[in-house]
Amino acid sequence: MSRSLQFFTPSRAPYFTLHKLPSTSYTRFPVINFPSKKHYITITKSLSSDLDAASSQVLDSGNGQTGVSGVLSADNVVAVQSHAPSESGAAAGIEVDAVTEAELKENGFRSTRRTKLICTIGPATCGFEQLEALAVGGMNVARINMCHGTREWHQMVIERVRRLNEEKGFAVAIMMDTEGSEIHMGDLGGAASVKAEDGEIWTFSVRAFGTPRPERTINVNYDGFAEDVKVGDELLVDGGMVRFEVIEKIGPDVKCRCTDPGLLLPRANLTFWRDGSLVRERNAMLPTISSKDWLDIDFGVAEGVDFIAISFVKSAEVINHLKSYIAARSRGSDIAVIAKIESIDSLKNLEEIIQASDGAMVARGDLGAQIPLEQVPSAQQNIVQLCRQLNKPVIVASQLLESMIEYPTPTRAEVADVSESVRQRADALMLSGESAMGQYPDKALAVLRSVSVRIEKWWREEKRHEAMVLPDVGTSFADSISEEICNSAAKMANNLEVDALFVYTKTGHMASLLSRCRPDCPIFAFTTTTSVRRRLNLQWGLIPFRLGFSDDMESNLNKTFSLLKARGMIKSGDLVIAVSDMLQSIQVMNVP
Ligand SMILES: Nc1ncnc2c1ncn2[C@@H]1O[C@H](COP(=O)(O)OP(=O)(O)O)[C@@H](O)[C@H]1O
Ligand SMILES: C=C(OP(=O)(O)O)C(=O)O
Ligand SMILES: [K+]
Ligand SMILES: [Mg+2]
Repeated sequence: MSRSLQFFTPSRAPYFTLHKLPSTSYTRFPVINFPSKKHYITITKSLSSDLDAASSQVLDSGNGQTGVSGVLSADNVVAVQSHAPSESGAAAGIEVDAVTEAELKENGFRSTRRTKLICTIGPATCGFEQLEALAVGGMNVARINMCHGTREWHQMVIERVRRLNEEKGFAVAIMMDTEGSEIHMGDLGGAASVKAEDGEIWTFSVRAFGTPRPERTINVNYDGFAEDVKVGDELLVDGGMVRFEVIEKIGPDVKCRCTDPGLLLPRANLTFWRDGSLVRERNAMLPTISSKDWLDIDFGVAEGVDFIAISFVKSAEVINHLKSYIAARSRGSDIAVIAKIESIDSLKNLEEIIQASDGAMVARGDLGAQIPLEQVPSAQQNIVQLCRQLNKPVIVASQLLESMIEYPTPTRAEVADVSESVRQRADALMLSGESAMGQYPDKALAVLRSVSVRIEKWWREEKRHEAMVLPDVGTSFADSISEEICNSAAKMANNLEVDALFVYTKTGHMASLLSRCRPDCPIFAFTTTTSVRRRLNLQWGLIPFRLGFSDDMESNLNKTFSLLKARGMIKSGDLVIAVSDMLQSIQVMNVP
């Protein structure tokens, strides 16, 4: 027989009634949604002594997920009161993801991984258990590439990641990556791949071919294709994995001879070259955000994804436009915009693009098809450094462990490439095909994890404090104060060899300023909202926690110490430096 829980809230008289508690046994009910935003809930009255235990597990929330969790028996009837955050000095609870917590307890916080990991989700990893295995393996962000898959599929993946977070205590953020207006082939009528042999003549055309697709024909998504290419041009598939020479144009059809044989994959990217340089004719005029991308962006906003990565960014303008578009539609739940640096134009306008964005991705796949391959490593280093200088998170992406799509161990060269990105102190590394459609997604993730941890440790042991001087980024006096505080706190943390930096930050800004300094110790970032916490997942060295806190640092610290100690995440005597964006100070102390 079900009993009812009665909720009382001062602002919405008189009662909310929830019929729950199905059995007579003890039940742990997850989160009961409360109708009013930005209210904290405390159990004020119960008819059972069990509720003392429950009241200590009351959750707070800033994003409408307000609710209460606890252990209740079916006989309980409780009154629950909601009140504004300011009144709830003791809003209990702290949220950290299950993987970090386990890692902290096991290895101590000195050896936690600082480099964040992103996995592209695809057919190899879209199952609930497969996603869980990636989360357990350290995936901080799940990426969905809108070039592939259906709307229903993307929705399913988002739903599963969310469920995983809720049910299993992970905090995996979601990144949506737009298709962009690149020129690419069609989907090969369902075939996984087709082989192009040396000397074969293939037809590339905007014509949609019927099924079965006639032999040696490829549909191209760009209407101006036949007009833009010239006989003699070189046509590169996926930046050179397969090459063709244009030999004849007949109306919409472009006949090409294969000069470098290889496998053609569905929707592979196409570029064409003339006299050794990339041809940019009318295709250079294609909008960065296509009409399909806008629909995908609307979908991402409606789903509340954490990051939107924009393909083939050419200028800061498009980023600014998108940011205002999102701001007008997403009601405060900030979505970070990541600029993918993968075209010649994006390199030309690099600084203004990064300045306008919330982060950048070195998208080496397409970048390597637009500039000579040997220029990619220096471009990567420039982008990583510039992002750090401008205080924007940066992701290194594509082909990090490409051979692991097929093989269970990486090549030595791949390990060296991953190491180099970690050594450059990029915020995050990304898997693409390795996790989307490879045979060993978990192993690939494990390689990223172990190489990151090893190189980070080596760097600390060797005391490789780089000489890079970080330029000022603050635009107001208050910002400059925060920046000075973070620079000094990070330096003190290194010199005093403290165990952790604590930062109490509402917007996440102070946390990113600390992360930018790449200190030797991990940074515990306490923030009040779930969305900020998930976003901080992308940034180097940050361990994001969600915690209700006040303007009183003394009580925040005491509360944090006792909560973390109770969970075995810190211990008495640990040396900590704390900063906050409410009180502009640096505190150094031992955990009592
Ligand atoms: N949602 C998906 N559905 C099917 N295949 C996917 C999906 N996402 C990625 N893939 C596969 O993984 C490969 C690598 O992913 P990614 O690097 O993101 O895309 P691309 O190769 O198009 O740049 C893709 O070429 C595609 O074969
Ligand atoms: C990450 C990249 O973009 P996409 O996988 O969407 O082509 C890239 O080109 O490296
Ligand atoms: K994409
Ligand atoms: Mg790309």
